[in-house]
Amino acid sequence: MKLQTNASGLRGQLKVPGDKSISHRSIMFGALAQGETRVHDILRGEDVLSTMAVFREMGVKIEDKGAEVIVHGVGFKGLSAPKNRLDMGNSGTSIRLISGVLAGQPFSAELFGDDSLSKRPMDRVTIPLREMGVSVSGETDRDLPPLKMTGSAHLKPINYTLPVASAQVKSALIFAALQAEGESVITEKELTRNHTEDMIQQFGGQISINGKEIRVKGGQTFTATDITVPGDISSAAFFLVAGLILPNSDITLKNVGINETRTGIIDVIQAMGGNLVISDRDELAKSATLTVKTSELKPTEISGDLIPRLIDELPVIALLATQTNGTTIIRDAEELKVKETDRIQVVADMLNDMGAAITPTDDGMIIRGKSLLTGATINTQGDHRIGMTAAIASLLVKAGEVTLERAEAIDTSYPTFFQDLISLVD
Ligand SMILES: O=C(O)C1=C[C@@H](OP(=O)(O)O)[C@@H](O)[C@H](O)C1
Ligand SMILES: C=C(OP(=O)(O)O)C(=O)O
Repeated sequence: MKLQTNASGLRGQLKVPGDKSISHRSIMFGALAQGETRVHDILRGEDVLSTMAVFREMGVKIEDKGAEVIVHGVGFKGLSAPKNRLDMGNSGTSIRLISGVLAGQPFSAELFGDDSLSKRPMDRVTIPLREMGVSVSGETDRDLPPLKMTGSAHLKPINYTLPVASAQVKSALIFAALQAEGESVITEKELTRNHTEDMIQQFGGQISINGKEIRVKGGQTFTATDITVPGDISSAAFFLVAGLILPNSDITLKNVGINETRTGIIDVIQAMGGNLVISDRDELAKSATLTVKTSELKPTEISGDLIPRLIDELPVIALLATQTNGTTIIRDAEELKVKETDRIQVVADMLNDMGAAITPTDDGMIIRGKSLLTGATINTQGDHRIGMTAAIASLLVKAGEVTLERAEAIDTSYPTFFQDLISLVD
């Protein structure tokens, strides 16, 4: 498709779709609880639809009523053995978290996904799950999907320090620990998104958190509840960046999730001197309204414990950095290499093809500012965040056309992205 170039500015208000991480987990906890869970404002992106399809395949009734999705919970003991292979689509969150759920189930299953997912390492979950007594194997020494696994009705608790900063691995181990015979201790490398921990409490379960150390007892039961999913800050990120770097812009994003484990992009915008106002804070729902306006931006360094708090936003933050008045450095972000694509290389190549000056490094990028962007042909390579970053970058292009190939990848996390973007064009 041809992307819009040379926009005179973006103005107006928007409510971005529901948070992807919370949407996945609301289906999972809803299925594992007793009773009916009603989920409002769920994201209907393809990744979440994959999670819904997988739980339906294991006998869970999930009704989409439009205004709400109703999950008829069956409890940890009520899942049934799937008749077909479990299709995780493009979703790392689905395959890793559901591996943890299946760890304690007394049946066998095969978990597979698309070409991109089939290249992503699953050894980060299979190694600790084997320690707990799960029988699981994948392809190559990194346990790439498809994964064949047989859970254990007598899972051993685990005491495990994560070698990578990953909410997916942490969450998989929490789901397994909830089914183990005793208490598990899981220690994080860095603090990562804590939606799983929050949701255990919302569904009436218990978890003890002390800094990076998490303790979970097995044999718990959950009670159904109502969940309202806040807007996804990872989706809002595209419009935050657009509003800051395009001339004559003023964008207000309502009801954005601002859980502190996800707000690294706000810290970066503030460090760059961007004009960002946070209002209507709802402490209970962990949401707020975010307003951005065209800004003069200065460079910053993005590294250390900030990285997990903005990991999915780094492609569009790289674009933001191309418009500052200096050199921005991103370090400690080697996890970007094992996302839907190698996001260090693919982001650098894409933006450099459009005239940016980015040097990819082993664990990040060096990004020189004040780049004038020009036309190019970009291929998402099946990565939604590459496609949306390209669409925002193209708005800055004065000369030439931008063509986006495999744009349908964007449906993974934001099926209404282009409608929302058009609604803000002056
Ligand atoms: O737990 C989650 O919902 C997610 C965790 C992150 O992955 P990692 O755990 O691999 O860092 C993130 O990139 C992904 O989009 C969603
Ligand atoms: C990395 C992502 O998702 P997942 O790991 O669930 O595929 C993402 O949404 O950017």
